[in-house]
Amino acid sequence: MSVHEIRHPLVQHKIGLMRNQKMSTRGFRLLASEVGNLLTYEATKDLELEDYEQDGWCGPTTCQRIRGKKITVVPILRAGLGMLDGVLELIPSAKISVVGIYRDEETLEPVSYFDKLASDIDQRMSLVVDPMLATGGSLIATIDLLKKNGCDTIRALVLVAAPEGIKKVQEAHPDVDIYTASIDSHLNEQGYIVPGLGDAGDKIFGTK
Ligand SMILES: O=P(O)(O)OC[C@H]1O[C@H](OP(=O)(O)OP(=O)(O)O)[C@H](O)[C@@H]1O
Ligand SMILES: O=c1cc[nH]c(=O)[nH]1
Ligand SMILES: [Mg+2]
Repeated sequence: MSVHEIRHPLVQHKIGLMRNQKMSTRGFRLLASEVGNLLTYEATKDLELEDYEQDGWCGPTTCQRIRGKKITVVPILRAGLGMLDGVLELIPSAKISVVGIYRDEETLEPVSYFDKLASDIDQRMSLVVDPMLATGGSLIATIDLLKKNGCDTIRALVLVAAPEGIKKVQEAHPDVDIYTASIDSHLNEQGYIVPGLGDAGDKIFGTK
């Protein structure tokens, strides 16, 4: 597995804005979608292409299109929904496989409460989206579910990742690549990423 920290200036600028404690709900939501969009661009840059012929304005023209597996986007509820629009802007015909997981505040263990996966998920590449990779529990539980349903090509897009969570995901699922805007310093005693973004779900939904 490899971890890709996207150091592109637009990504770094936007993630910096998201860290401002005074950022509005509207602004945070917009930025989560925009960084999701830029991470999608990076995470799809090695997709295979094939040549095909079509009639262009001056006659037959050789063009290229994406070949191979189609994509399903997998937002982890709730906060993953904040990245979804940005991802779909680039992959508008992707199917969406929704996974509902929250992290128990005391134990930090993932609690699953919903899932509705694309029926042909075993034929697709999954792009899992969630702003935060903290202990890694939620992402590991999601990947476990996807693999149980036959999906064998999985990439994860997270806005911010903690080194502790990356290590756990790497150990559990060495075949899964992670794309992130920032590998942050560490987790605090409550399992929050430092410096992080705070509670991404609450910021996106305006619930605090
Ligand atoms: O890596 P972990 O330690 O599992 O933590 C990360 C998870 O925590 C947050 O979700 P949360 O439980 O706050 O749910 P929400 O999106 O509904 O707010 C976040 O969006 C991740 O899903
Ligand atoms: O820092 C963190 C960790 C888990 N969930 C969040 O929303 N933020
Ligand atoms: Mg939350």
